[in-house]
Amino acid sequence: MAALLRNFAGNSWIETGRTFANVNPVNGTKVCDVSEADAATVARAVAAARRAVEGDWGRMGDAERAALLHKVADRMEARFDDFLAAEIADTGKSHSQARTIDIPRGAANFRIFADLIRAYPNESYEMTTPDGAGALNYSVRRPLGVVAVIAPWNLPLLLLTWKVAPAMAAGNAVIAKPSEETPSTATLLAEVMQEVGIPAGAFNLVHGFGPGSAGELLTTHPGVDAITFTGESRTGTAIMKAAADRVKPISFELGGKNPAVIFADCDFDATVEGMARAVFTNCGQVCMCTERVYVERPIFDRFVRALKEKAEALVLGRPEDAGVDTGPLISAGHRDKVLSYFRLAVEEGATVVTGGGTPRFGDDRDDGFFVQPTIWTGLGDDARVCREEIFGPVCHIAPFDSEEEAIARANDTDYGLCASIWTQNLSRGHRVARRIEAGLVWINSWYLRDLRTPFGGVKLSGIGREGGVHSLNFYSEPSNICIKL
Ligand SMILES: NC(=O)c1ccc[n+]([C@@H]2O[C@H](COP(=O)([O-])OP(=O)(O)OC[C@H]3O[C@@H](n4cnc5c(N)ncnc54)[C@H](O)[C@@H]3O)[C@@H](O)[C@H]2O)c1
Ligand SMILES: O=C/C=C/C=C(\O)C(=O)O
Repeated sequence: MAALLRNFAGNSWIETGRTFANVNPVNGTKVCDVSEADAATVARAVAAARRAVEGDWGRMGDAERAALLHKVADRMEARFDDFLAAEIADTGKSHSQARTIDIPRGAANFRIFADLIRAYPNESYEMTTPDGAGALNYSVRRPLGVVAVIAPWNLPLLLLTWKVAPAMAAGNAVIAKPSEETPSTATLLAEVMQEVGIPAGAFNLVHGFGPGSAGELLTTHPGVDAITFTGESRTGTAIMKAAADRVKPISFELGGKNPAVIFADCDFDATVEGMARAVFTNCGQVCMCTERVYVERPIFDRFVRALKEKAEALVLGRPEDAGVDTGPLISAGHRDKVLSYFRLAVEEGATVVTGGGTPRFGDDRDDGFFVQPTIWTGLGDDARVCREEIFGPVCHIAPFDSEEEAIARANDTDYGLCASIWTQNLSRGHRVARRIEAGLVWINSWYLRDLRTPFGGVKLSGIGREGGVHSLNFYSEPSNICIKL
């Protein structure tokens, strides 16, 4: 990776006077410096994006745009190892996860929306009129214009491209702002855009923080037509306020406090395996990770013992080391937040089944941001650690006695992103899933993704749905044309 990551606007690479450090969470060392976008750089990106919408990019037909987006995916695949190294350096996530999930999904996101835009239908309605001649209504779709894409650090390339790809497929020009914690793969993506000949200004990149920096400069800029954001619910509130003045369209994928409901008739071993993934994948830093586990009482003790064994068998370490399951948390700040919840759980009276602290390696990893996989039992549903999103490798497990009770407790939350239900009785699985207040419910699995399906949350977990045609619906707007015949 370059020693300094720069901003990208209108096909120019821009360095400002200010930089910030990109830190490797494995050992706290500096990966590189990053040029922080200032107001002039954001304005330059917005102007370039506007020119693209009104110019070559905006005039391009769907087929040509789709072909270019396939080239983006091809080039990402050709530079797979660069993307892999960059994502790992920024996040410390395991090689095996980045290789099988993060980087392939980056390319896949471009392919699916390139294909979908070519098959995206318009509506048409014939109507009768008093004179008997009738009228014909049909809709045409237009892009929103200049779209700001603001992304988090947990699945950096996957979540940025999940929005950039459909926005561009629908003909918008994009200004992407990756998280300040994970600027590298977004910068590679800008290089790829340039390498495959995406017209100037169709993709722009600004680096920086949220408040008082690139994030806020972008969301408050009057030239930005729409904002799509993934991140914390609190940040969603701030962005919604920024968007309110000009009633800009927003699409939000926010936090979660996701439940799992495990019935005594589940396939026990598969459930334990699935829950180990659901709780500990990416060190618990996936918005869909499970932090509340409800287990039917007859198998409660056995389940707690089995998940404890799984947690204690997880290998923490460097991304490139063979057999490593889990890397560190993203930053010292986030580690401190997660550790504060570890302390709070004890103050609230939790039984610590396993973990609850930081591991010791005896080498440079002790300067990194690792925490132990952690399981608690013994708390009521009103404990703060059972209500607030922690975003670490941790869950609380509670017993339940009836289906009604499990549904009520699963729904007793301010969030509503996802849930999983584990039972071999599929009628019950469906019956319970139907009543869970969440945008996504998995039965006997977790994070199994078909990119055509609606994706998003209810309550504090978000606004709107993306995925497949839902993304294209957000990133374009229909105009109805009515012809009196
Ligand atoms: N629902 C989902 O699909 C989904 C997916 C991934 C992560 N998340 C959530 O994201 C959170 C973790 O990510 P994070 O810590 O990077 O989130 P965050 O909200 O702190 O930051 C996300 C992005 O917003 C920017 N930002 C922060 N404040 C801003 C402001 N006032 N104006 C404009 N931009 C601003 C940041 O710089 C970053 O790029 C968790 O809550 C997690 O649940 C949700
Ligand atoms: O951390 C949140 C993960 C979100 C995942 C997706 O948006 C996806 O798989 O498309």
